[in-house]
Amino acid sequence: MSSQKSLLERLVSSSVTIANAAGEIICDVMKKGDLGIVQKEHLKDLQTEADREAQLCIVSSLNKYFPNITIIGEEDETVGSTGGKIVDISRDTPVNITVPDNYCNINEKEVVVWVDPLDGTSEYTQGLLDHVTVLIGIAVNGKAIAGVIHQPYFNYKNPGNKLGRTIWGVVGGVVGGMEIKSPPVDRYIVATTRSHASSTVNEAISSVSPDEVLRVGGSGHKVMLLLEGLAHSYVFASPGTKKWDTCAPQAILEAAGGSLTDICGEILPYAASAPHRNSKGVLATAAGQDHLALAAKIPQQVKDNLIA
Ligand SMILES: Nc1ncnc2c1ncn2[C@@H]1O[C@H](COP(=O)(O)O)[C@@H](O)[C@H]1OP(=O)(O)O
Ligand SMILES: [Mg+2]
Ligand SMILES: [Mg+2]
Ligand SMILES: [Mg+2]
Repeated sequence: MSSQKSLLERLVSSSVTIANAAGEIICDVMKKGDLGIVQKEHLKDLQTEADREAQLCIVSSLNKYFPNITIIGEEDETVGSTGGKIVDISRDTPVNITVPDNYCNINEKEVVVWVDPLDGTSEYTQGLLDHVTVLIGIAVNGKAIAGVIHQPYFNYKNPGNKLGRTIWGVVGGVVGGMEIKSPPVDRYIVATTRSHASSTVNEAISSVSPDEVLRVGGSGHKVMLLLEGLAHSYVFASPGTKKWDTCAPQAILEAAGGSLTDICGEILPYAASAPHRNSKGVLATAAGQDHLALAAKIPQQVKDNLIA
């Protein structure tokens, strides 16, 4: 490890602070009560004032402090984004980050940051606030190498405890902001979508013979369940998610010893030129689970449906 702060260390640390600020925006919009909902590509694809304002803040702030990185955000991909409130990155106590030696000399031009300012928008509009996360994923050479997941409403059902928390991790380093737990050994729990189910999604879940299925919103939230030991796998045999949904969760899950791929078990590409859509679905497993054995259980016709 080098004693001087590397670009990746500064980027992850800044992203933690910026994600915290985005979470405050999300809570403020909810408090005001006017969510400003608009429909995007289809009935279940919504955007709120919180998605817009949080993205503007994240992208403007990252652009200001790291002007040569490539940023791809979910909301209005063309936005040059300098108009948002710039977060003071010295406002929070810096977090401890372990960066492996092979990531110590990355330069800004190699970095692609995938931003989902509010993952779980449907659930946010329905008051399922603990499904909401802010996702900032960092990729180099097409690989998800680091990420930040902020849960603005963590603990909101336990008033008196600190509201919100932020998790960060670098692949090959460690995960900070939470204690990683193992799922139970006597039963098999699968997490999947609550708002984008289909017969193919359900067929894939049946094929892995779960004892329990948790139907919850958000990619960030489902990966958090794996990190907390509340589920063994996240199975989503549908093309709905995009690279900003999976980049940060994948990096943190891999840092914790887990895996996230498409439903066939193949790696997801995160270069700036990669397709945004995860057309072959998502399969994620907690540390200690046999990821490829799980991928092999998904029926071929389910995989073929997605590839077609
Ligand atoms: N069909 C879809 N259209 C748009 N976004 C989708 C779709 N399916 C999944 N997503 C995105 O992936 C996340 C995880 O999906 P699910 O909750 O269904 O498991 C959703 O919260 C949503 O992200 P977002 O809320 O950021 O728009
Ligand atoms: Mg969305
Ligand atoms: Mg999302
Ligand atoms: Mg989103």
